[in-house]
Amino acid sequence: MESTPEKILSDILIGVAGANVTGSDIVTINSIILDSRKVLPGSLFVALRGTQTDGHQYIGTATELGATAILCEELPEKLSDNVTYIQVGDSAEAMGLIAAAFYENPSQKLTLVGVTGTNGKTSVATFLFQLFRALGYRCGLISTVQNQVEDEVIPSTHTTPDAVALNQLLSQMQKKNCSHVFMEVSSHAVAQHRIAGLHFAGGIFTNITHDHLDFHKTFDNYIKAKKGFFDQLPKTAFALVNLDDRRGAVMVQNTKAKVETYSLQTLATFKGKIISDTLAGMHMDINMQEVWFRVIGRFNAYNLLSVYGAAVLLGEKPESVLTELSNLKSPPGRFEQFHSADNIVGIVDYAHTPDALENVLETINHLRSGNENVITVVGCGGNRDAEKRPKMAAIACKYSNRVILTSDNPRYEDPMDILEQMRKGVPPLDYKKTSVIEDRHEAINRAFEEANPDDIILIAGKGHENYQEIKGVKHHFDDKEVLLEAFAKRNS
Ligand SMILES: CC(=O)N[C@H]1[C@@H](OP(=O)(O)OP(=O)(O)OC[C@H]2O[C@@H](n3ccc(=O)[nH]c3=O)[C@H](O)[C@@H]2O)O[C@H](CO)[C@@H](O)[C@@H]1O[C@H](C)C(=O)N[C@@H](C)C(=O)N[C@H](CCC(=O)O)C(=O)O
Ligand SMILES: Nc1ncnc2c1ncn2[C@@H]1O[C@H](COP(=O)(O)OP(=O)(O)OP(=O)(O)O)[C@@H](O)[C@H]1O
Ligand SMILES: N[C@H](CCC[C@H](N)C(=O)O)C(=O)O
Ligand SMILES: [Mg+2]
Repeated sequence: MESTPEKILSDILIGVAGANVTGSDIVTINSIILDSRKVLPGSLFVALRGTQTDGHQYIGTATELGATAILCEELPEKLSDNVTYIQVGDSAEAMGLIAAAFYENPSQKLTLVGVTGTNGKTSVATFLFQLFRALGYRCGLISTVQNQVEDEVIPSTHTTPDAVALNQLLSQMQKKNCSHVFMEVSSHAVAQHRIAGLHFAGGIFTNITHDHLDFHKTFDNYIKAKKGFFDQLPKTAFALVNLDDRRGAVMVQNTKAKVETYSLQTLATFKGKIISDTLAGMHMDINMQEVWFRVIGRFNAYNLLSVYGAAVLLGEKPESVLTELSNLKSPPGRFEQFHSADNIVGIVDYAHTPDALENVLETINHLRSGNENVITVVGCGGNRDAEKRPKMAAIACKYSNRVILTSDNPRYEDPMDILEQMRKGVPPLDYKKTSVIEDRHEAINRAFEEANPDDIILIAGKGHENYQEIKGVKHHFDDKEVLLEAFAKRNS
């Protein structure tokens, strides 16, 4: 366990402009806490305006539990003696700066690269982590699947943790002598200033398509959030953008960082071309060098190209980068392939947006040799962007011979309501090939019962997840496990 750091309040407030301090700033702070229920004596409690409630309501509780200081946008009516109040314009932004200072700015002592975009963040960050380890560096990873300090796995709760957890993780990585850290930067993280105060050596943009409009409300706001990451990069950093995405140029419109580009279609700093792509591997040309990859699919050609670009921009030799890259495997639940004894191909993939599903199904259709059927099992998560539901069902129908709509993580919604919304996207001509089976276990089994040798079954949406979240409880569920069970049944 890490020893608890302690800091004098005035020392961690240095970077926060315009803070109005009531009370002494020469007090000791032993932790920064965002949830009043977790406050301990000596904490600095941060009152954040959230999506469900307003942290300002809990300032009284935090004080009763012994908070030494309160960071807030609005002072409570009654101030307590012996508590210091720091009033700022934006608590979340100030918290980022304070959290970085509390952990002694670990990001400044590391080479930190952030990856943003609707799809591909986990893939790119994980490839970079694997690549740099293979090149001999000690590395850290912050991602949806898991966080990692070299071999040590730290379970992740978010794609990008809150500013306090994030700086604590970075500090742990720096203390364990990591030189490089690769992290995902979600749009929520930018909008909520989880990355405020971090020093990045580089930023990568993968792509932007439809997602998270439940949170950002409009596509414009969503674009702005992603762009916010590039706006905050320093002059010393690189900003590596996908030129084939319509919004690539917008992302770096106002960045101070050095803009570099990658593309499969046009001239760019890092230019790639797919020579061949089969279930066995992908053959590409990257900046006039031919290379074989174990990882397949056009979307992965983009991921690999951005990883190559970032590594070269970080000063690595192109030849060594390509050699190591060619050996990498996909991260868990990203186009993971399994073959049954009677040659059914099962693919578990985390496609949970219309664009990702389309990419994956296009890849599958491109790889199939002709007569085999493609059977897709897919659902949509509850309490998330509802607009993607009919779209994902329509895409599943467009590219599959058979579609089984099922439940994903219903969270607090009724799974049958979600399925009804998905069903609205099924074109009437495709009704016959589509079934709705709410129970995901049963849905996957049905796909295998119906499959013939050589058929391809795609199980989409949950990838690496080993749970199904229903009304706040995570029940064990693993697509891969169910798939392997179904294979075993066929073989017995
Ligand atoms: C929508 C969203 O981003 N929510 C995050 C947000 O919570 P919130 O704004 O809803 O918080 P709230 O419940 O309204 O509470 C407001 C404040 O009051 C505090 N509070 C609340 C109750 C109380 O008794 N005392 C108290 O102090 C809360 O701790 C909070 O600070 O701030 C919380 C603390 O940092 C996060 O845990 C929470 O993530 C939730 C669990 C979540 O599901 N987030 C997802 C959508 C998310 O962030 N996803 C992205 C990836 C998306 C992608 O690219 O695919 C991610 O980076 O993981
Ligand atoms: N570059 C890409 N472009 C489009 N789709 C992609 C790309 N890379 C991966 N995908 C698809 O998107 C899915 C999710 O990939 P990945 O986990 O890397 O994305 P992510 O951005 O980390 O997602 P999240 O927002 O959940 O963190 C994959 O399983 C695959 O279907
Ligand atoms: N980071 C994404 C993951 C979605 C995964 C999917 N299985 C779902 O539950 O919707 C989110 O939180 O929206
Ligand atoms: Mg991710």
